[in-house]
Amino acid sequence: MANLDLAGVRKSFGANTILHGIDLAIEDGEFIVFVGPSGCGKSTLLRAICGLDEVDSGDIHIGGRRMNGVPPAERGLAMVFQSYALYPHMTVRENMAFALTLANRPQADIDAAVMKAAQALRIEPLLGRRPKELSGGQRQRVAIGRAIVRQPSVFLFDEPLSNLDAALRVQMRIELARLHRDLATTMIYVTHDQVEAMTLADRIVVFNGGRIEQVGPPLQLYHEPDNLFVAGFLGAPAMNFLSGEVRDSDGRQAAIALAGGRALLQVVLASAPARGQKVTVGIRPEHLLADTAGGIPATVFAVEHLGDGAYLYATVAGSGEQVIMRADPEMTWSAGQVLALGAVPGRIHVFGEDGQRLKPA
Ligand SMILES: Nc1ncnc2c1ncn2[C@@H]1O[C@H](COP(=O)(O)OP(=O)(O)OP(=O)(O)O)[C@@H](O)[C@H]1O
Repeated sequence: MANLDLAGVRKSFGANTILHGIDLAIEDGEFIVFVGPSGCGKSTLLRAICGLDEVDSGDIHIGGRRMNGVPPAERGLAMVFQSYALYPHMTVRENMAFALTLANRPQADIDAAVMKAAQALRIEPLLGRRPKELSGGQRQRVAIGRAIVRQPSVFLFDEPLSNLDAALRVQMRIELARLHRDLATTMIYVTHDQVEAMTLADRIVVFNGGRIEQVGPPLQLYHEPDNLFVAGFLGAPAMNFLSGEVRDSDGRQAAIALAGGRALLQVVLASAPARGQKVTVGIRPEHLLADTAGGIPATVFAVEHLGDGAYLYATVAGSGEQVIMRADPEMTWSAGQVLALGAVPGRIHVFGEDGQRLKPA
């Protein structure tokens, strides 16, 4: 087990700077999830941590030891890839034992380590099979098992579940959470899956263009995003954004004109912007209300029924902006219906012209 400390980590490929000075401290035993749009540098940072790529500048400390220049095999890490990377000619047992065999560990120790990992992942009956005789989920378990037997101080996962079907992903996600509880080892996990990020992470790191936008516990990021990028990135469907203008402000309380001036929203902020400033108001689909006295008129143009909920797609009068609202599936909704939009109190976000969230009072 080990903590990890990244300080000013920079990495370029040719003229392209991919990582622009990453600072990140990861506690011993934490489950950290990296998210961000495609190409933002998540895998590059993972490869730098495990030593597959050297950084241009900055320091990587693992368990207090500076790892710059240390070969991957000596960093005490184990990486699990999306593509499993199992040896096809070896059995599951041989695949799992490989690193320990290479290290000339006594056979009895190897057998015990393989059996313990196989039991943790419930793959003992598969130990004699070759990878081609396994399902995708079983192969992924073997890849994780191979990482476990090495007893790494940190696990690195690069989208390990993305090749699995939806049901298997859910099962493996729950197993990974259990594994983390049992092993209590530091884990760094890259994913595009919002549910994996929200459910597995102790803290999520949101990347954008080779920089960290925000780090925090999942629900903190969801409910208190620092800026428009994080607000729009986390959550599916995404947060609705409405453009507004401050009509009146006493430095704390502000009246924001929305929907092209058809509606006035009163907010109380720690520091409200001055009259005339442009702002963006953010409201999540599940926090919009359909029938609010004095609400903003919006016309439904599409309805999606999901069984456990419904999504209404509506156009806001005055501005033509489109919003998505999560609605009660027991009620009747139809295209052409006019809503009076409001929001759950305390769930309205206001962002300034620079995209930063304005803290509520
Ligand atoms: N070996 C390399 N040589 C040149 N460019 C590279 C190399 N590896 C990565 N890149 C570039 O670095 C950028 C970041 O890639 P990276 O794989 O880290 O992104 P990512 O956030 O993991 O993306 P994804 O979510 O799609 O996996 C991309 O523009 C990619 O093309």
